[in-house]
Amino acid sequence: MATKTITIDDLRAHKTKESLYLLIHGKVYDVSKFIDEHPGGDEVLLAEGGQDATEAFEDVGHSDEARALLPGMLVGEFEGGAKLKSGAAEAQSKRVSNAVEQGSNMMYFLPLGLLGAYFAWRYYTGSA
Ligand code: HEM
Repeated sequence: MATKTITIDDLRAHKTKESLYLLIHGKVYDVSKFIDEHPGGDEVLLAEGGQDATEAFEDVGHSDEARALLPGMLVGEFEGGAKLKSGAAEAQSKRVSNAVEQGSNMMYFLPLGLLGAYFAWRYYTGSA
């Protein structure tokens, strides 16, 4: 079977009970038919729709029987690779890069500001 590539948009387009895709270990599974049978309930699955469910899936410590169900629900490989950043991780890395950016802006403006202050001081003291 040719493997389909699932984009982030595909993944996000399937997060309702009628059509639910889960991303686990870089692969996308259509769990729509399984939702009602899931021993852990439907809500936990719905909550993972449209994002990377790997951590949630592994945290539960699913049995080999549970893992054996996965191939039957496979839709394809996720285009983004093995791990999709969670919203929190994305926000975190954004915050970090913003902080770094702000830091380097300071590095640039501080000497410039000091230079400006020096010349202003020279100008005022010089003409007095
Ligand atoms: C396609 C993906 C999944 C399959 C095939 C699956 C299958 C199963 C199966 C067969 C069980 C029974 C226990 C076992 O055999 O380990 C189970 C339990 C459970 N699952 Fe999943 N699961 C999936 C995804 C998830 C996800 C993403 C979560 C969490 C967000 C989750 C949460 C749970 C919980 C909390 C239980 C324990 C229920 C209990 O013992 O009362 N499952 N699952």
